[in-house]
Amino acid sequence: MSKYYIFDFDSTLTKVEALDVLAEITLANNPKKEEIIEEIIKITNLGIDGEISFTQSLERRIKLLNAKRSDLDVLINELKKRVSSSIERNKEFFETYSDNIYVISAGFKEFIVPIVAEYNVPAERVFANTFEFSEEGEIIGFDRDNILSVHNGKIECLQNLRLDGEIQMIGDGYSDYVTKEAGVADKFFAYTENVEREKTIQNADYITPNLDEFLFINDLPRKISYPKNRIKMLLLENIHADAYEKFSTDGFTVETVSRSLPEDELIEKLQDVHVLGIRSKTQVTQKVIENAPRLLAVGAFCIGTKQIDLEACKENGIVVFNAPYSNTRSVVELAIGEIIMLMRSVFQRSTEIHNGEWNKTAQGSKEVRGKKLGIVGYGNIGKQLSVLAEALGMDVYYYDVEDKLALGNATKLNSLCDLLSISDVVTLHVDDNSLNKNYIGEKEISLMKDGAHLVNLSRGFVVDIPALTAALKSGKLAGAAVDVYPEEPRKNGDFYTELKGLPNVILTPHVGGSTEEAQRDIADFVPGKIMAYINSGNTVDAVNFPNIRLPKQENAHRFLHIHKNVSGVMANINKVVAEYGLNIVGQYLSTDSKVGYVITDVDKDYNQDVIQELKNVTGTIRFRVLY
Ligand SMILES: O=C(O)CC[C@@H](O)C(=O)O
Repeated sequence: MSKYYIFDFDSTLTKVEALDVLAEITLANNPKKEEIIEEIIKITNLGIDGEISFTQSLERRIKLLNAKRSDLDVLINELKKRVSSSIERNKEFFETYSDNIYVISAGFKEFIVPIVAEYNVPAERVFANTFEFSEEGEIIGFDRDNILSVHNGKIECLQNLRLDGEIQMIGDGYSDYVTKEAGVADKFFAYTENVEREKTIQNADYITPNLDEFLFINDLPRKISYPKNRIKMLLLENIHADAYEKFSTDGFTVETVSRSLPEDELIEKLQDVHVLGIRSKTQVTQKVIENAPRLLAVGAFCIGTKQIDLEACKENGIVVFNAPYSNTRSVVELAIGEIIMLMRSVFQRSTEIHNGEWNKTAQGSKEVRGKKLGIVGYGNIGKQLSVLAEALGMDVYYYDVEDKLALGNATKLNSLCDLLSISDVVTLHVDDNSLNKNYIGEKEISLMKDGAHLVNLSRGFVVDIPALTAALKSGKLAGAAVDVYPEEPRKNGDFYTELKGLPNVILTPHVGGSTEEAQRDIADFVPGKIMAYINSGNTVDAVNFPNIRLPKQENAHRFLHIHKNVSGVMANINKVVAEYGLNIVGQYLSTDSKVGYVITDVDKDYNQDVIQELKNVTGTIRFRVLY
């Protein structure tokens, strides 16, 4: 049986309501523009939702529009730029199924015909209203004999067409779903790429967030083999809203949870999740990984990745990304601020006043100028701090396990011991490697100068807290700033540390990187990497995976194959590809000691059975087809 695909125009084929755009054009210089546009939108929606008769809505809007024939050219150019994204990328469907596609709209042929002509829909398959013009070329009305100018006109229009086959109606509003109710359409697809109307959704057989999904469920030719709305992302721990925005704008389905989840809850939630976004609190353990059947990628929206079992991820073909730079400036600024606050005992003086005490004194209060700053860990944060601290007049020394080039006039020291014994302030910027546990303990503190200060904005387990507490109590150290703790709560609420109540100790709840700027930057960086992987297979900057930067590929299918790095896998992949007569237009391979990641771009058409064969290649961990 033939199938007919009947498309609505406004807010379905295009992102907008054309008459709203026409209003923007004609009212450009009208001082009452905003008011009139608001009124037009209100009238449009009343019509779409069936609250007022369609003829009424049309009449009222045309009057308010005050448009001329020449405005229509501008409108057409504008609409060409605002075709719905998924319609635009699936031109092939419109070309192949041209004879079965109709556009039935209560809009106007004058602008619909030129737009859909580019999608191979000829004027004779466009059913819509036509304008009435005055001799001077002003739009003064519309053809009232046209069935589409009256309420429920689409029903009669479809009836008159007498199409013999299954009729699928795709649209976003009332006039579309009533065709199914009236029995003239067999299925109604609520198209929600541009607007989501409650009544439309309630009356739909299917909700289709874009054309990709429509083509997928109907197994029709499409640009994207697996619609993005079927790819589910779960963002935990209050990740900045921009990340949600980015992913959903690209078509993914996104859920957010403001806290981190314990193991069991996380596993339960992950059952249908493809991408997980976390910050520092969520533990992505081996058990989590092994029980997340669909997980393709994990995004750490922070620097640290210690909370993720990277090896387990790799062995299960899950690619991990992080944000190694985005919050570094924020950490540096806090470190600088705290160094000054500590050396001036500012928090102590402030607390005294809060407690009703005036204690004006210069004792133990020092300038940072000329003091020795010892930076432990000269990475992205340590280096920036080095430059800023020098600008404040500090003498900067650093120690790193790697051989790092000194910036400015900083002095490299060859041992931690040298650095501890020379510094007035020691600041820790080591990574989250578990070998750094209790890196600064009783012995190291004893090597520090009497009256020195310690700053820890790295990881809680790096400092032995009882040893630090003792040193502060005894006066060995004059103060400390601590942002990170060996045990941190999963969500905001009660918290206890031995350091509580000690004078000249600044305590903050792991907020070194928590600035609006850093979180926004992370929410730009990490989704960018994740989408580059999901959409095209790129693993550039992946933390646990062979890195590959892939060229863009047009008119080809891309097979992503993650396998155990054992001999013979590549040969077997290529054997299958050859057996199915596929022409490889590009192949890229990167391996590390455990996994191999091979991307094969093949010519357009291929027998679907090849996919199963490739999945069956011994050693395969994951296989995915893109476009
Ligand atoms: O924002 C966080 O949760 C952690 C920030 C910081 O520790 C990091 O790893 O970047």
